[in-house]
Amino acid sequence: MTDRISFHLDATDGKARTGKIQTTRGAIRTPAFMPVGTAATVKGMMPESVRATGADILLGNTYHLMLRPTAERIARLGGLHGFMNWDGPILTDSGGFQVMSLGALRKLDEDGVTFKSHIDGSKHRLTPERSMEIQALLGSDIVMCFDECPALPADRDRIATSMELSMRWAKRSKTAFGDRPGHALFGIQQGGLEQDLRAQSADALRDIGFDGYAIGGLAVGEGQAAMFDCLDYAPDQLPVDRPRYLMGVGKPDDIVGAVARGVDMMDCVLPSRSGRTGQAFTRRGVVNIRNARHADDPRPLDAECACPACSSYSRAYLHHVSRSKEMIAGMLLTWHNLHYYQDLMAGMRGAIAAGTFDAWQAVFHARRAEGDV
Ligand SMILES: CNc1nc2cc(C(=O)NN)ccc2[nH]1
Ligand SMILES: [Zn+2]
Repeated sequence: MTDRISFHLDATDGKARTGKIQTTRGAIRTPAFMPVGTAATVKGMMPESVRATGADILLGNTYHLMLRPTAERIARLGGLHGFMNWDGPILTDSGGFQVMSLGALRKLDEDGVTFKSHIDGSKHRLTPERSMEIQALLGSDIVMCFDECPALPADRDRIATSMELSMRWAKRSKTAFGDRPGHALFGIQQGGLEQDLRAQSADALRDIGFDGYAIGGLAVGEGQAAMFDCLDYAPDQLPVDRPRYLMGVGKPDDIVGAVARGVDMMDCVLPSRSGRTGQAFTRRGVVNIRNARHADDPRPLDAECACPACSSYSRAYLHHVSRSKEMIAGMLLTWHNLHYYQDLMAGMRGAIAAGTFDAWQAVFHARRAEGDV
């Protein structure tokens, strides 16, 4: 057990790194993928099933939980871990990104954001201080600074102004967070696709001092090539001895490319959300199980996968229950996707530790066919 968050690098291979983040609720093996538990649940999954996929840490969304059931109610009930029956580490985002993507009638000013709930239209306000209070009420192990993530495309001036505001909010977040042994606060780098603005942001965050550093403002429509161009320099702008967390990423090949560029943590709704729509990620590429071609196929989704969907069910069955919109379809496909994502992370951790990451990447890419497999 430890009363501080700490990060230990075990090995590197090129720019890729593998290590562990020690938290009071257990270790996080990096590179790590965090399933998204938006409204205190990873949709379609029991917590013990999420654990069985190999996940060490979950992500919770401040925006959703502050609206329903509210952070105060979760605090009165003992905090998010007990509430959702997850005893491992939880990272919560600050609400900043989702207010801008989900909130209605938003009004942004120097102090914070006022918005209306997308659920019932009620009026709410988020500031760095309120975001820290909410994440503390939830009992989050890793807290994210409250920042602004500008929608792309945006001109350089807009991105610079937004980044500078986010750096002022990062300072206020750190002040409001205070000194909370056993809890971590991560800063978030902004600056769009501008290398100099990202450097300014990284330097500002380093001067304030954080337990970890996120790369924000990506996966917002720029495309994989532009994201990788940014990741060719952004991780190296951040302190080498702290975790680097790329927010909102991504498809399997996005994740592999990000790890190859030095990213340690990622989160994305894709594996769970697409599982509910019948899209499965496999070692050979994407399977859209609702496609008629799978109706009579007795094979598993992925013959090399040990998850319940691949161990006990045929593509024909998954096709049937997905087409029929049976609950078990979303459950099994989500379980498979999250299991596959964790297998990817475990494979990369092992390859980096063995110094064979280049060969691992070559096999990863060689096996992926285009289109529905
Ligand atoms: C799905 N793409 C995606 N990009 C994100 C960026 C941020 C961010 O910059 N927060 N401050 C957060 C979540 C994101 N999700
Ligand atoms: Zn599977």
